[in-house]
Amino acid sequence: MSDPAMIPPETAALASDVLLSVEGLKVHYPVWQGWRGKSMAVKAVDGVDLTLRPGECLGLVGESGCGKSSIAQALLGLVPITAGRIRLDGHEITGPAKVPPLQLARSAQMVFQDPMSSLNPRQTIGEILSGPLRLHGMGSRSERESRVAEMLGMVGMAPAVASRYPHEFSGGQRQRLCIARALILRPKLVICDEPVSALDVSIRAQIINLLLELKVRLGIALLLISHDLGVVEHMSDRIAVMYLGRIVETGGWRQIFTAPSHPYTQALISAIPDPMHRDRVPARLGGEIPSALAPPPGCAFNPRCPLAFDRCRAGEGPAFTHIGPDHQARCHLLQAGTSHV
Ligand SMILES: Nc1ncnc2c1ncn2[C@@H]1O[C@H](COP(=O)(O)OP(=O)(O)OP(=O)(O)O)[C@@H](O)[C@H]1O
Repeated sequence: MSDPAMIPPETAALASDVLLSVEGLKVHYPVWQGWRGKSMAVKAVDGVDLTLRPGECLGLVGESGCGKSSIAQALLGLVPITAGRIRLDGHEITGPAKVPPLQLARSAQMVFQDPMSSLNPRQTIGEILSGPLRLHGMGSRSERESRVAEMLGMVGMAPAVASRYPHEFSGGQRQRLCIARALILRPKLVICDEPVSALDVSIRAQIINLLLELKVRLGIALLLISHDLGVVEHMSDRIAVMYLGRIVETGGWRQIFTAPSHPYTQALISAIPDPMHRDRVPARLGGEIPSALAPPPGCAFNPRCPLAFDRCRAGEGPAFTHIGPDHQARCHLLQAGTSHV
């Protein structure tokens, strides 16, 4: 079921300003367990609502296995969705009226974590970048060449690199080329899945700044998936915090980083090393994220939450509570009006 609380009134009023809307998304992977071949489902994404406005960067954070990549793959039509509705740029991505994959590729593209394995080693950079243009029947040969040269310039590479091969470039340069390939069709949404985590620390800032510059210059929206909260803080306008297949808190970056409301978000934020507050004691996040095969009843975070009480351990789990404009979290303590921040 979609949670209407996730789309705040101010967003609903600006419905035409919404580039991406995700309602009640579920991605369950069937798996077979045991000697009897019992069928079960990994509930990787279990009822997620999200909105993304044109030109905005939404950071999607959460521990490994919470379902971030499954959302990204569902948005690109790469995994079958179990339930829910996705609309991108006025087109349905789910259901019988969904747009064909080729058309979807013009609206949404992805930048992957590993630039080493994302580029075909047998093709020249020119062939790699012009491939999507050819596939979509766009422009004459010379128009495609000039689009490739223009795109290379935008990512800080010389047009002459078009005749070279991927192995001739460093990791950072390859990620620039991957970004150029993702942008060559001028999509409105680019999903960046850990775009800098495979790169040397020294060049991460360059790639982050390049993405931010292109976001502004081309007006693209970014869905940024990252474990690195420093990267998320630097790049995101809004942040969605995910835990075991669900969004537990969304808000502007300032709200999330300075006044997190969910105990899970508080634990994540307090674990960021802060040289200004060396004496700060990070909130302890004990244990590991539970299995998505058998999520705990009630609030999925309750087995690790230092503030959990009886109500947190039963039922469907808390609905969203509005904390402020465009800021909401799922926690019974907020519903009870108890301040724990
Ligand atoms: N094809 C699949 N079949 C079965 N289970 C899967 C499949 N893909 C992912 N999962 C499971 O779904 C859950 C969510 O995985 P997902 O990769 O979406 O999480 P994530 O937050 O992106 O993790 P990471 O940050 O490590 O990439 C995990 O429990 C994972 O093991």
